[in-house]
Amino acid sequence: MCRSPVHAGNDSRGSWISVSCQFDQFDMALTRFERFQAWIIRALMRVIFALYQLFAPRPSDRSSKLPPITNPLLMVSGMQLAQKIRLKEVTSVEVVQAYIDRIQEVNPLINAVVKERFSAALQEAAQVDKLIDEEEGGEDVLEDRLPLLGVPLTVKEAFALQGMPNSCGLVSRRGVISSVDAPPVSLLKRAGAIPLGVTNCSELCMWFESNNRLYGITRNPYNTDRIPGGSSGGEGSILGGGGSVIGVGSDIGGSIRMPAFFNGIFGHKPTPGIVSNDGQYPPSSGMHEDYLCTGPMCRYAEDLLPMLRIMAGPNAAKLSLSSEVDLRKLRFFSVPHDGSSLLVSPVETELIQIQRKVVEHLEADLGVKVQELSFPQLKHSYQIWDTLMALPDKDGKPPTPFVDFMADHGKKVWPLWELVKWMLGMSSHTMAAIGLALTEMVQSSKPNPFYLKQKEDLQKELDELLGTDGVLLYPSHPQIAPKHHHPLFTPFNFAYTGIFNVLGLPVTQCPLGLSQEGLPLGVQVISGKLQDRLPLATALYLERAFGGWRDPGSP
Ligand SMILES: CCCCCCCC/C=C\CCCCCCCC(N)=O
Repeated sequence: MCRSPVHAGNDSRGSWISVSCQFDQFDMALTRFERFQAWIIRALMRVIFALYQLFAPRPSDRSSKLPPITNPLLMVSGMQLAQKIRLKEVTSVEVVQAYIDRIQEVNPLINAVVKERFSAALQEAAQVDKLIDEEEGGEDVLEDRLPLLGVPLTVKEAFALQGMPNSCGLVSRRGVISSVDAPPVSLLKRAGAIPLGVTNCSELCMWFESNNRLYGITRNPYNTDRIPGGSSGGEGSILGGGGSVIGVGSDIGGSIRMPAFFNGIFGHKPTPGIVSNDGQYPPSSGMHEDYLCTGPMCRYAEDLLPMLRIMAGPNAAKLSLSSEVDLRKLRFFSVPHDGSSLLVSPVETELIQIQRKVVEHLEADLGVKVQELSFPQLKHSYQIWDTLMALPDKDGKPPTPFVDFMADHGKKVWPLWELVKWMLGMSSHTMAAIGLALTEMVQSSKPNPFYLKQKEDLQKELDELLGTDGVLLYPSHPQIAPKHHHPLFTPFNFAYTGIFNVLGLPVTQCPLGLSQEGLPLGVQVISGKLQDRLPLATALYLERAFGGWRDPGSP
């Protein structure tokens, strides 16, 4: 760890060069060949990108903004809606109808909800209103037993939701309908939430743009030419667009946090093992269960903690979520960027600046001292993630190859042939999935000891640093919502989120207002294992200080 103060100027990469720990022992530990490899990959990406820019269709005239939200019911949190419904200030039918109307208004523009269950939801809402009418125990009893009673919910399509498709964007899984609910979905339903439908994701949940050949591409509500992120991009987009208030996502490399960031909402990747990952496709294998996390996504910070408590079931007790958090007593740290990764884009200036504003605000308002740090291991984040993802499970069984999940009813997919088919417009897979399958072909089966050591060292340093009262700020992604398809040329940028999956740390993604172009800004807030209540409390604080989610349709 390097404690030198970091002073970023206009150019974040330039500023990093002035930090004394840039040339550390770890750079030297990379072989010339590895550095050459990284250089080649980056050069190749740039050439392909230049060609793409040359031949890609000109910016479409489809870019559009969403209409502003006019119904005040859409401007309150899920917990407030639940209270209003319990107190009979509004009926669940009215709330559910308001959300259906908004989805119908915005979904043609963003393609986020891929299958709805509106009439079933309205029937369930009517039953809720009847139950409330007949309840004699009072509001407290209902709040205790059914904290989300009557509140609409959306669910990432990769999760089983009874009666809904569960294809994970695979054409070969068209027609797979869930007969049961995934455990976290079931827990939310048992708490009274009413699912409105399922939302789009990337093919096999392994990309940060939500596009597949089954449902098509999902768009960002702040600018439909931009990506909503992935893999829970449908959730991010419909929540950001005001068509949902609470949702369910999953994250093995940033799939809750990237869509939350790009769509200006909140998302929480819990400590692993707290919320069940069962009932989602594809299932975990190898060590993936240790990195995959199911968690809440929502527009209002106050919904995060109750949702997590519900989704965790009995495991919630491990998180002491009811303990009061005094932010003044926490130790805050800020790492402005990864320290010049060879593969990852530099952090955009506006993101560096907003993170600095957070630091200044915390110091001025709470009287805390935020220490700026750098960790040399972070520039290997992608390689660390990739190495750890390939490890076998405790019984020595390696993870299921990605290409096996692409198989069509047992019919093997040959990545190179699939690439040819793709170029001829005949593949049922996305370029991202084919690219991942191709990458898998050239990956070494032996884990690189250098990256294993980097992970161990980073884990030790962060565990010691964060303890039970430390909170770390780190950029959510190096770029503000990129244009569609651009992630194909910056495939390693997800490393900013992915690193915390393999470290097993809880992270809350917090929105921080809009960029000059009107796109969401944000930051990741990280704590030690099982200390989820700290970033959740910080999220509430940052929402008050920076305004939280904004209506993308507001002028
Ligand atoms: C077409 C270019 C493909 C090149 C592939 C380069 C390798 C990149 C490796 C992995 C990308 C994974 C992105 C993970 C996104 C989030 C996953 C998640 N469910 O949390």
